[in-house]
Amino acid sequence: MVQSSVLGFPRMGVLRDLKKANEAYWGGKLSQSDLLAEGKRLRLAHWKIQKDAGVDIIPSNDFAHYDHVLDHIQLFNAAPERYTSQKLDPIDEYFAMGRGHQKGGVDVPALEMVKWFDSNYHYVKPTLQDNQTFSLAADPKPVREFLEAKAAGITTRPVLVGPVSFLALGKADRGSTVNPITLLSKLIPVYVELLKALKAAGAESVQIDEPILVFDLSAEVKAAFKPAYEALSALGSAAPSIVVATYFGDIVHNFDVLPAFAGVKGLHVDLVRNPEQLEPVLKQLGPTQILSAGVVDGRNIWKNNFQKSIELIQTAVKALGSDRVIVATSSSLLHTPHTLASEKKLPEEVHNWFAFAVEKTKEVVILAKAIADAESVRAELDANAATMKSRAESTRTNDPKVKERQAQVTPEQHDRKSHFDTRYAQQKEHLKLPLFPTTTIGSFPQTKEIRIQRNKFTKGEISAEQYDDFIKKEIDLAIQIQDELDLDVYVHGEPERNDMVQYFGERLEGYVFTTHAWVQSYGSRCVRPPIIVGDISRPAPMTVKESKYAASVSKRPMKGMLTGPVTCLRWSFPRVDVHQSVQCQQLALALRDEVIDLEKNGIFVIQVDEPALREGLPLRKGAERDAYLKWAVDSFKLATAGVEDSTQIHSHFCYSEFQDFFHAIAALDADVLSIENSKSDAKLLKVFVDEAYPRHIGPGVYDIHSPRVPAEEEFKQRIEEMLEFLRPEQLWINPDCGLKTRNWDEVKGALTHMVNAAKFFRAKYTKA
Ligand SMILES: Nc1nc2c(c(=O)[nH]1)N[C@@H](CNc1ccc(C(=O)N[C@@H](CCC(=O)N[C@@H](CCC(=O)N[C@@H](CCC(=O)O)C(=O)O)C(=O)O)C(=O)O)cc1)CN2
Ligand code: MET
Ligand SMILES: [Zn+2]
Repeated sequence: MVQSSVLGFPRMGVLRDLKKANEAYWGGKLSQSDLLAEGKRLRLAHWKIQKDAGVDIIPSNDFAHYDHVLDHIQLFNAAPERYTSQKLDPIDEYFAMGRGHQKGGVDVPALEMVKWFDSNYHYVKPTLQDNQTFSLAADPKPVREFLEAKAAGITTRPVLVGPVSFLALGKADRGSTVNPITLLSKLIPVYVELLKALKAAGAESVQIDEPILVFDLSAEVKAAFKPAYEALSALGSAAPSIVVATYFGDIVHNFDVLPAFAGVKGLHVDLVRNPEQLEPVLKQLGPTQILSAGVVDGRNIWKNNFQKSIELIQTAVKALGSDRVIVATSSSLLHTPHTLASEKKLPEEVHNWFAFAVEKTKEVVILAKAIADAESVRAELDANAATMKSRAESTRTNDPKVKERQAQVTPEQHDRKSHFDTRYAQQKEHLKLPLFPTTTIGSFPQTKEIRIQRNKFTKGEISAEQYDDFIKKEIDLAIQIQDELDLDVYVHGEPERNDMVQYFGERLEGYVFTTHAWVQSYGSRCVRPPIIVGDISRPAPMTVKESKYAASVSKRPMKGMLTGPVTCLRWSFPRVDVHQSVQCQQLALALRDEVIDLEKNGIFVIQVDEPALREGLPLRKGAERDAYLKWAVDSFKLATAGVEDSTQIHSHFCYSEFQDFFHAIAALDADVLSIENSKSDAKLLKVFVDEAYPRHIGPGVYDIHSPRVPAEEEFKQRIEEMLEFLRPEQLWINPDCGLKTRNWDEVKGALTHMVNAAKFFRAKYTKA
């Protein structure tokens, strides 16, 4: 019989319970035992949902209080000494690595956090030493949680991050030069011990995730799979059987690695992303190995197309027989919101198109039943077919006016009127900025008060007029503070925005948005991605009111603030019925109108943020990546090129790895770029010299993720370092990113020092 399986379940709970518990604990408002009890309650609730749905293979150890990779750092006793030497309770040491710790005389920064593949989830990077050792933590979490489920009468399949991925996703600590993969032989004995302990606890099977198999791998990393999996398979009946899971791409280009898995029970592949890998993968499996077919999308919220999935599963069943096929989610459901049942405000037609995590667990069960006996789920299959038809034919989906406009887009619309030199001459004249202009990235603190007022407005407890007045007062405050700080280019502070993507989604046709559909982005921070259901257009200006008001009360140039088309696309749930390039161009056209409207209303500096441009880059080199770069860059240019030469276009990127991506950023032709840089070596800026980058740049001068206020001297040093690579007339002075997660004291302190440092260099270079 075909079995059903879920690779991982979201952790936050129906009402972001985990976020609230974690934050209460960090704020000293919840005890440690209550925090741990809340984690336990959530795990049980999530197992029960899956059990009640009839899922055959339910995951455990997919839960994490902060991040699952961080869990493994602690599980392998691989926390750097600067944390272990603090002798904190395990959970406090864990949070110290995740978010830093500044309490009771302890002051350690967090470990580095980076994007999880091409998603908007962030994981904590294993940070390894030259003399790194590994051992199994006492009371290992995977065993503990397996037993916890067992005690509740639920048999689970523990999930582990695999040894090769764990190392390959890590890095050498500062001061070390170790190549992480060379540590494999030290790590494998710990996996051996862990697998034995899981077996002793009663686990019959484990899921070991090796998602790096979807990347282009170095020979060294590829070679690591064989010793690793031979050692683990050699345990035979002393260990649970192993299913190796891959997701977010295909593994065909890494087939030469597959002999390493000869001794494992089976393989999981993502057939949502890459259905074409099914046939070649089937040919590679050994005579008794099973295939876990990932057909229910773990990255999006659309109802599964049962007909398509059944075709795929039947192909597998024909080749392997039904006992060797598992119907599964494509990846963990971590990237989907908890349940559609919480959404009371979606139009009925649209509500019926979606499946969130809870609903997806039911989908894998129905699919498994459909293969065994279609008649047993006839009603579900018919309802699904009707839904697919309704969506394809919906007027919500297709807007002929949008299509017509797209057909009329010309190549010329992608280019500014003149070359940068001409533009800059006019901007200089028009904006009259000093040398080393200072600015910020857009948002100012989203205070508790702002969130409370917005919540009241959303619930109808205050009127639109009252809310508008409140927002105006917040803008007034932001401007007054920027006056005091003596910044050169102002921002309005984004107090009216819940999130930089959700806000635009709520103002565009073609989108729907949710009330409870939160998805974890990192730690306790969540986002509520808006959902693209149809062709996108802009019914009315989206930001003009706030920017115009801000400009009217400001004595310096006001920078308009928009989220770029690629970031709007990437941080939404996109449609699956048309190519992303088409959706992105629709967003670009809507933003183009907004940019032009801002200019018409007296906003002559406009920043279009594209922090997700890099994240969208296909994971492997090749044609798909080239095509992405073309349409992504074109979308940005289409959005921004409609203005006069004298209007200055800025863009912002917050990730440090811009070197491999330099050409795309340069191709945007933005007049000014602000890039996150404060945590990286200023040497990275060398690429701007090597490539003779002609336009202006503001590499972030301080880390906004930390509450720390750097001294004026630190700013000066940082700027001095930047001047080794950038021309003085090219350099802007700004923070790494927006300041929404900080408080006003921190912001005022840091920006005072930043402005003073800029003034120091201004004086120095003006005299010279
Ligand atoms: N979409 C997106 N992705 C991104 C980023 C980003 O800014 N946006 N930044 C990078 C890092 N990721 C981040 C993700 C989330 C947050 C963040 O601050 N999220 C907030 C929620 C922001 C939000 O949507 N706020 C809403 C809802 C606020 C809220 O919780 N309201 C309460 C009620 C009010 C109260 O009592 O506080 C409720 O609904 O229950 C608003 O302000 O309106 C959080 O988790 O706390 C920050 C960075 C990369 N990816
Ligand atoms: N303008 C946005 C802000 O300042 C850019 C954030 S990039 C994640 O918050
Ligand atoms: Zn940013």
